[in-house]
Amino acid sequence: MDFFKPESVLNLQNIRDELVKMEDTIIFNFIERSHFATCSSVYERNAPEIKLPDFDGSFLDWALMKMEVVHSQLRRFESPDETPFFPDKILEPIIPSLNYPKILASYSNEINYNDKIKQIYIKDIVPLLSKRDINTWENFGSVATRDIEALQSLSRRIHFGKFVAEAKFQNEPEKFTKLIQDKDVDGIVAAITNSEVEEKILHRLNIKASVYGVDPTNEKGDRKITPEYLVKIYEEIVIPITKEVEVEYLLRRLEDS
Ligand SMILES: C=C(O[C@@H]1C=C(C(=O)O)C=C[C@H]1O)C(=O)O
Repeated sequence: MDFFKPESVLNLQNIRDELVKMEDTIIFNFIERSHFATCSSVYERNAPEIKLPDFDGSFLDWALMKMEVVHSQLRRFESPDETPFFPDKILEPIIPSLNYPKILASYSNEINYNDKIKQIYIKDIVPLLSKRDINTWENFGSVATRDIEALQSLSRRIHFGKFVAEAKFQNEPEKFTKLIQDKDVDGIVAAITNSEVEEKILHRLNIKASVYGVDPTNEKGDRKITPEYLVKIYEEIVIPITKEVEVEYLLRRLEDS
């Protein structure tokens, strides 16, 4: 997939292959997070034990915002597949623009599910990854950096739904135009859903978690990640939100004729 070649990006098989690669990144980011306790203070707004300079929010929000500001100056958010958690805070790159060709509809940057992703990650995913529900103040920095990696990989995967939606629209423009004109949300959901692909993803994730999460020399067979939890995260969170992105993108698609 080459973002300078739109036809390579809007090839549905290329997109699916890219989503498969992202599974490995997400799994290993989850494994890295699993080494630490839940550390709820990292997510607490203005936690008393963490003094943040001129910032009203959590330690994670502060760290993520600061990281995004630097990454934006390195041109990260020029890339069509990157979506910031703090779009109002990012800066212009300090290196020349790459002027990527237009691939998605003009409104695509307005589709941003990162607040929802972050809330669900904190509330539902961290408790499934972490083995100890306590605060270990010496790990706050490590926890925040692991969370940033995990959130950025989840965000990229979920917002890839925009490329999926554009590819499906271009493959069947008449079908989707009718559904969009009729505001037939259920029809759009049915049209974008491929249960066979979803089942293959969940089956593969179960196997990957069983292999990646185990040290073959560990005689006790300790697992770094619980396969059932990884499947649950994808089945109940990642895939449904990806489809929400697809539907929201498609409902507005006729704005960009
Ligand atoms: C991503 C696609 O669209 C939908 C979402 C999927 C997902 O999030 O994994 C998988 C299949 C589809 O139901 C696709 O068709 O590949």
